[in-house]
Amino acid sequence: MRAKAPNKHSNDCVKVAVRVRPFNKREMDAGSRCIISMVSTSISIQDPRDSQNQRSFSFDYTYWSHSGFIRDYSGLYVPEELGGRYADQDRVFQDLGQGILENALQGYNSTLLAYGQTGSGKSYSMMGYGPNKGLVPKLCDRLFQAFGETQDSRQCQVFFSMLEIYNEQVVDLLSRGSRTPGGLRVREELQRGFYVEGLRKIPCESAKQVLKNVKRTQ
Ligand SMILES: Nc1ncnc2c1ncn2[C@@H]1O[C@H](COP(=O)(O)OP(=O)(O)OP(=O)(O)O)[C@@H](O)[C@H]1O
Repeated sequence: MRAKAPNKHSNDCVKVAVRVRPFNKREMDAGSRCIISMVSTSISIQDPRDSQNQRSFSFDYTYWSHSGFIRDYSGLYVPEELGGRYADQDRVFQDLGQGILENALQGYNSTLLAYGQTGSGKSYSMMGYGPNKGLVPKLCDRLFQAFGETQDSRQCQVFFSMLEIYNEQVVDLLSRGSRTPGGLRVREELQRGFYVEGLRKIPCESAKQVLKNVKRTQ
């Protein structure tokens, strides 16, 4: 990975963020209690059986997406009150995606890496679901929008790959051969070129352009 261009979004080469997702149905049905607390860029994890046992960790960014949100008329998850602490997809993009976009437009390589156990919210943050578009589609939308708006006659090439590492196996999520749930979903979203927004299907130009214009980085 090349060093990033210096700008306000990329003083360091690597940014590390943590995001706390809402409870799923199983966790709610089980009456689970959230053991994560967040103050500024630190999180603490409390041992539920031992009040003295607490571990704290610091990150470049912390996102509280566990509570304090509503689903608006278009299906978007947004903070339930103005200035609320819920971190929505836009907020994550502003912090993590915008810098990558600016670097990519200057010709620098960038990598996004999501790490976490099954169901922890990797796909939600990277790809998103329905109208809650994640980092990758937002980045693609804005990248190709910027190309469309550029006045100069230079040609741009985009190199793009999506890989999943699962059980120490590397899977190419864009390959027709990949059969993992992640691969199938990414390909389905990109190849049909649609994101389902509410009840309507809206063509997602970025997805089509990715497939047409992208040169794979292998
Ligand atoms: N920030 C969030 N806000 C609202 N819902 C979320 C958020 N993050 C995750 N979810 C929901 O939690 C569920 C699990 O998330 P997701 O599918 O992204 O997990 P994952 O880490 O990609 O899992 P796997 O490794 O099994 O593919 C999904 O139903 C998703 O909609």
